[in-house]
Amino acid sequence: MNNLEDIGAQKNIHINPDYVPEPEKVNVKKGLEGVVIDTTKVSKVNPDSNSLIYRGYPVQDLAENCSFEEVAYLLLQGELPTLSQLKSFKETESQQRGISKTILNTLKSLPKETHPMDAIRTSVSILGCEDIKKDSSQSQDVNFEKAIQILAKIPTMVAAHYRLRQGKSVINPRTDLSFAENFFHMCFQEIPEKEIVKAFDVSLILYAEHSFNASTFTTRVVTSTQSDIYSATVAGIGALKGSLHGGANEQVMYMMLEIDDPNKAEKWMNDALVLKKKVMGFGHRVYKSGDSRVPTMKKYLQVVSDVKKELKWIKMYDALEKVMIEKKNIYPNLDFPTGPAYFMMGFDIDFFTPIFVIARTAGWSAHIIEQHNNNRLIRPLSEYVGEHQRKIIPLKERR
Ligand SMILES: CC(=O)SCCNC(=O)CCNC(=O)[C@H](O)C(C)(C)COP(=O)(O)OP(=O)(O)OC[C@H]1O[C@@H](n2cnc3c(N)ncnc32)[C@H](O)[C@@H]1OP(=O)(O)O
Ligand SMILES: O=C([O-])CC(=O)C(=O)O
Repeated sequence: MNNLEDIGAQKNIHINPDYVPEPEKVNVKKGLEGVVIDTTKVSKVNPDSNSLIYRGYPVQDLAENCSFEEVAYLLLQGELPTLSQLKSFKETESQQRGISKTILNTLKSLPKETHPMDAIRTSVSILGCEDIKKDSSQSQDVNFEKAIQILAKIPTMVAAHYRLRQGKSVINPRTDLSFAENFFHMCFQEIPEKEIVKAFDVSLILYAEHSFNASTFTTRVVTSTQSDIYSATVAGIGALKGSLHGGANEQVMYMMLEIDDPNKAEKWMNDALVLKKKVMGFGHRVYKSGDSRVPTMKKYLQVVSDVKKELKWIKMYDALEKVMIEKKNIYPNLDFPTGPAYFMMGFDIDFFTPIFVIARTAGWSAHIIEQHNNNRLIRPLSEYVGEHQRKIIPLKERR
């Protein structure tokens, strides 16, 4: 049976082969721009006041007054921790920093040129197979425990891949160090000046959460099918990797290295704009007059520049920003200051986006828990613009 009338008769439905549907009158929201798809209590990005709050607290205040651990707790639990809650959260997190032999051996066996984002995505996927809880209830408490485990282990995976790729031995995590200090320890076997650790911690706080951005939305879509936290996190990593999202912090540094000299930055930017190039680290879907997080990160970029006695990148930053604002009224986003900051801290460029993952895991998990607690399958519509209904030409007759 290969003709539409026969199929229609068989199924007792009417299929008219000559039917040509009326063009649909729909208002397509390309890129979901401006579409509000759900409520959230996790954070609010307010482009009018150029502000960002996590659970009601301005992100600038959190960056200046809290540690990343406190902010992760806030995002996951809804309140800033008391002293004893923080102590217990830090103990639980630090004790779970170790990763399995299976993950280590997998990292060792990956092709040399594997991008760290692919390595981390694969590692989290294995973590899902190893899930010790074996509790698929998706209850808030179970997912909170799993979220801490993911938060604790991702930096170890990133650092292990970092060392292995350089042909160095893997350094075990330490439980007596803060989240930020331990990451430096695992990557470099030493902890830098306290100003550098603070700048890194601030970057993690600023990167931790940003409402329904592409990767967080991805984690919510996966969660909405009643899938698990590991699958959602793996999907989030995939979405963050792209250069229009988290991948931009790497591209910013490649661009700065290409420009090389702050005195060449103005001409480079003018040429790029003439050629209508997308300049990485500029622009944002929600903010139109600057990213709320940039002034804080720029301040800490200056701190890092001062400690490292390296002013080249911040001078280049200023020159590029000046032309972009004057010519296009487009402002830097958070990936613009973090790129050179991470570079001066000594990280390989392709590890910048994995650092973003380390931080954003907190926000993703908060959204995954929120989505589970008040779920409805996310399933939008599309406007069909393909071929109209057609008859199948038998294989032998097709040209
Ligand atoms: C932490 C984060 O993930 S922040 C985002 C990180 N991503 C980047 O830095 C990549 C560079 N930036 C971009 O590509 C965009 O600004 C995005 C993806 C962030 C936002 O994209 P959209 O909201 O879809 O904006 P869109 O791409 O439509 O830009 C609107 C206009 O501004 C221009 N524009 C926006 N960003 C840039 C940029 N970085 N360089 C040059 N022009 C730009 C566009 O060319 C377009 O101009 P036109 O109207 O003359 O065609
Ligand atoms: O909000 C966005 O679209 C992207 C962003 O800045 C983030 O995820 O931090």
